[in-house]
Parts: sequence; C-alpha cells; structure tokens
Amino acid sequence: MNIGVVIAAAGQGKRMGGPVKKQFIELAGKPVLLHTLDLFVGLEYVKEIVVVTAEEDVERTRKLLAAYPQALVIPGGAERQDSVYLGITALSSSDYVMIHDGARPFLSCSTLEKLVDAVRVKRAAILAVPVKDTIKRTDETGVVMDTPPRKSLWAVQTPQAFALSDILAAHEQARKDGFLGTDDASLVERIGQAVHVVEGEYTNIKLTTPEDIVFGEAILKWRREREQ
Ligand SMILES: Nc1ccn([C@@H]2O[C@H](COP(=O)(O)OP(=O)(O)OP(=O)(O)O)[C@@H](O)[C@H]2O)c(=O)n1
Ligand SMILES: C[C@](O)(CO)[C@H](O)COP(=O)(O)O
Repeated sequence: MNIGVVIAAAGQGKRMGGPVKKQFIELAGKPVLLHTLDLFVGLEYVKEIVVVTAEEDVERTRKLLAAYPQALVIPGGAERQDSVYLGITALSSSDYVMIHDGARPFLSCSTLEKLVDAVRVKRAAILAVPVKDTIKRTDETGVVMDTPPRKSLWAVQTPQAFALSDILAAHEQARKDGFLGTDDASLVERIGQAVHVVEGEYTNIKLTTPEDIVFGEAILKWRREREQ
C-alpha cells in the first residue's frame, strides 16, 4: 500500500496575525511545518510527500526542508481547496492519500495508524472528535433557529484519507460545479461516497488564532511530562 501525503501549508494565517506565518512559527525550537512533516517521515507506507506552500514561500520552504529529500515543495492556490488539488495532482506513485493541514502539528502516531487502518478498508476516512459544547444554528439576525442533537455532531480534523482516484474525481467535480468546501471530505460526500469517521484527539488542534499557540505549547509540555 502506497500512501502519499499532501500537506496544505499555503495559507496566509490572517486569523493568527503577527509577523511570521503560523506554519513557520517556532514551537519548542522547531518550525510548525517541520513538526507536521515529522509526523509522516519514516512511515514505511509513505512513499511521497507533497508540501504545498504560498508562491512567495516556495524557496524558503525548499531550504527549510533540505534535509527531507522525500518532500516535494510546490506552490499552492488562492483557497485551501485549490492548494490541496495542486498537491494531489502532483502525486505520482500513490494509491491512497492523506491530506493534512500544515498548521496541525500535534497528531499522535496511534491516531494516525487508526486512520491508515480505516482507509485501507473503507476508502474514505477522516479524523473527528465528538463536539463538547451545545451547538445552535442562528438566522442572519443572530436569533437561534434550532439546537441540533449533539450526539450526531463531530468536529472534523485532518488528516483526511482517501483512495487517490476517488479524491481526484471529487475535486474535479467540485471544480466543474464551482463548489468550495471547507474540507476535502465534503467534496467526496457530495459525489455520493461514504466517508467514515475515526475518532481523533482533542489535542490535534489546528493553529488558527493567537491563543492556539498557548494551547500548542501546553500540549507539547503535557506530552513531555507524560513521557518522563
Ligand atoms: N490557500 C490556502 C489556504 C490555506 N491553506 C492551508 O490550509 C490549512 C488550514 O487552513 P487555515 O487554518 O484556514 O490557514 P490559513 O488560510 O493560513 O488561515 P487564515 O484563514 O486565518 O488566513 C493551513 O495549514 C493552511 O496553510 C493552503 O494550503 N492554501
Ligand atoms: C480542513 C479543516 O482543518 C477541518 O477542520 C478545516 O475545515 C479547515 O478550515 P479553515 O477554514 O481552513 O480553517
């Protein structure tokens, strides 16, 4: 089984703000993007890794990843979905693909293995955690319309893993229809394929807003303490 990895790291990090894009911020002395890449490097079934970065960051990323000859760095697109599409079309020898956010560096090996086991059997599998808060839907004036039952609600994470031919077909269809989703699984769902949820971890956060850096440092500290 050959699983390619596409790391989407071409965002601008507008919600994070600050002078350094979040994928290049250092946590425990190492850029976030390297923490993320290290999750996949050395896995025997991962034969190719495509790192998608903003056009203006391609050269610096190639330099940063000089010690990772298996990682191909390519320029991304305007939206995450465009960057992922460019990433999956750059894969050359994979049957499956795991698509992961460059800004999601805290995944554990055991959760990654659960996802890989699932995609081998189910063709489309994503990580998600049960929602802890009560969720409300509101109208455009902010008035509550309804309260969806929480037991059917999941907060979706990455990696999301697919048979490569399926996710390529789903992206092609979305492009044809002008559909823009907030994750890759939604493109697969809309072409009628079942997507299976594998329980993820609450610590597999995406660095999105400034307080996430504090949470991220706490996650790393907590892990270090548990290992001692
Ligand atoms: N055109 C884009 C936009 C986003 N991403 C990547 O998709 C992941 C999840 O996106 P998000 O958290 O929204 O990152 P940004 O787009 O950088 O953040 P923001 O929306 O705050 O600008 C990130 O690793 C980001 O680099 C990407 O590859 N290409
Ligand atoms: C793909 C994703 O990380 C799943 O939670 C998320 O949907 C990305 O969303 P964003 O709008 O790029 O933050």
